[in-house]
Amino acid sequence: MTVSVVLFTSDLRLHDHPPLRAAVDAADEVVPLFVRDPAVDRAGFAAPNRLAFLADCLADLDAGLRRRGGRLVVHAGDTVAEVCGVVRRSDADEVHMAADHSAFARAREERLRDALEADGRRLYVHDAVTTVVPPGDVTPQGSDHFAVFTPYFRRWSGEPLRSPLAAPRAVRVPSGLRSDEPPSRASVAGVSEGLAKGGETTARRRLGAWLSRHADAYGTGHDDLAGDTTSRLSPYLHFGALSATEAVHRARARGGPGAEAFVRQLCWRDFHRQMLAVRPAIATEDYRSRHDRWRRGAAAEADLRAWREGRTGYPVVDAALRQLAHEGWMHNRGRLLTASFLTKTLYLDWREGARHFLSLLVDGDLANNQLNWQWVAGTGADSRPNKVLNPVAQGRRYDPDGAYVRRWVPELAALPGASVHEPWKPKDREGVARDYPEPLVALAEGAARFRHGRGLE
Ligand SMILES: Cc1cc2nc3c(=O)[nH]c(=O)nc-3n(C[C@H](O)[C@H](O)[C@H](O)COP(=O)(O)OP(=O)(O)OC[C@H]3O[C@@H](n4cnc5c(N)ncnc54)[C@H](O)[C@@H]3O)c2cc1C
Repeated sequence: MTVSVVLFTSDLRLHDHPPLRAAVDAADEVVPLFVRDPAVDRAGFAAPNRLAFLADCLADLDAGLRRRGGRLVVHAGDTVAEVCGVVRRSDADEVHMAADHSAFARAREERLRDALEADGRRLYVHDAVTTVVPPGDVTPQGSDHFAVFTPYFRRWSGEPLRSPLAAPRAVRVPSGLRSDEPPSRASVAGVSEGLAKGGETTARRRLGAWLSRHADAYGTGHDDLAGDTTSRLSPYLHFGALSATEAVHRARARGGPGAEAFVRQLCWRDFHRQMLAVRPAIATEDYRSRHDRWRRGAAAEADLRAWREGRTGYPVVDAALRQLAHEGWMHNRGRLLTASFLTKTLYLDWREGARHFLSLLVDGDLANNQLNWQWVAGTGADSRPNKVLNPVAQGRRYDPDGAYVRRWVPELAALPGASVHEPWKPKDREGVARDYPEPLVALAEGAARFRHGRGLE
């Protein structure tokens, strides 16, 4: 009887899973293993919303395996020690896992390979599981990564795409293997009230429903804050409950400008990963320093606190930050304008905003979060680093009826239409609840402070 192990990490699914397929093909029995490694938490993973979503994903994975005659084996501890223990106890010959490209993941992979080889076993690492195009597969002449999105997207689009794999029909798991209790959502404290349900089943249903209902209008409707018709697939992609490769295939099969625009967005994931893979330091350091002199001190701290709480006095900024607190997710337009407001209007360090996002976002991801923050702050790959988004104009444009603001900022619910974006205008603040704050800073003053701090004048 031959045995192989599949180590699940950020790929919590059964469909389109090359390591699982290889393990099933290679051996009579397979151990589907997930390790809850405290080092992953220490590396910044352990936010309640992500832990709760992870619990859902693991429960769904286990249920899917059970329907195929198997089960998920869960261990808590150091990944390398736990995998080696399972390999020895099940006398497995090989371990299959997905490639991941963060510094943490690469170090883990190396340690695991060394430990397994020392024991006469083999580690197989499968590419294009967590990304569509693996980092480093396409590079521009003379550099190890693309620093500009459009040429990257052109090359990425021309890369051959593997066909998605069906989920295995049956998975035979050796008997007698011990498993720890998988984490449960109910045991996680501090979860956002409106957090989405995790798991592959929900992810696949959501992809299908979104492609048939909203894909066609995505090109024009993706910035509509109140309409809220983007796919909301980011957490499922982050945990690998959905394969990005399969999403690309299905969107291309659907066709049309909306589906094409969606594929372009999926490419951003790979773009950021190929940057972080070769420049791991940019998770915390400027990709391109602008020699900022970010504000510090008591007033800066107070502004940061007001921003986190969604009490800046700029309604659309506050609405988006309250959506984040309530759902553990924020619309992309909200992310752009709240990040611009923090870094350019309040002139506070992007790392502070990125930290707050990571503490709440269910899709919170080192590459996507830090590099999007850098993009908005102007220290990243954006070619217009000093562009400032005006929160009033943004509100009027992307929430023209004010419905998004009224949904999240009840203090302004009595203000009609787009007037909600300028609550300082009604005489005697009529219709504005007394505890809604005045703007933290006038926009012109904020802009001047930013230009001065960045040495633009
Ligand atoms: C400051 C800031 C921080 C962000 N932090 C994260 C993060 O931690 N994790 C994360 O997944 N996304 C992040 N994003 C990107 C983007 O906002 C979300 O991916 C998107 O809002 C998720 O919603 P959706 O699934 O409905 O997206 P859709 O519009 O339906 O897009 C489909 C998919 O494409 C990918 N995608 C779309 N836009 C981007 C982008 N700009 N960068 C990378 N991938 C993208 C996502 O996987 C998304 O699920 C951030 C953006 C900004 C401006």
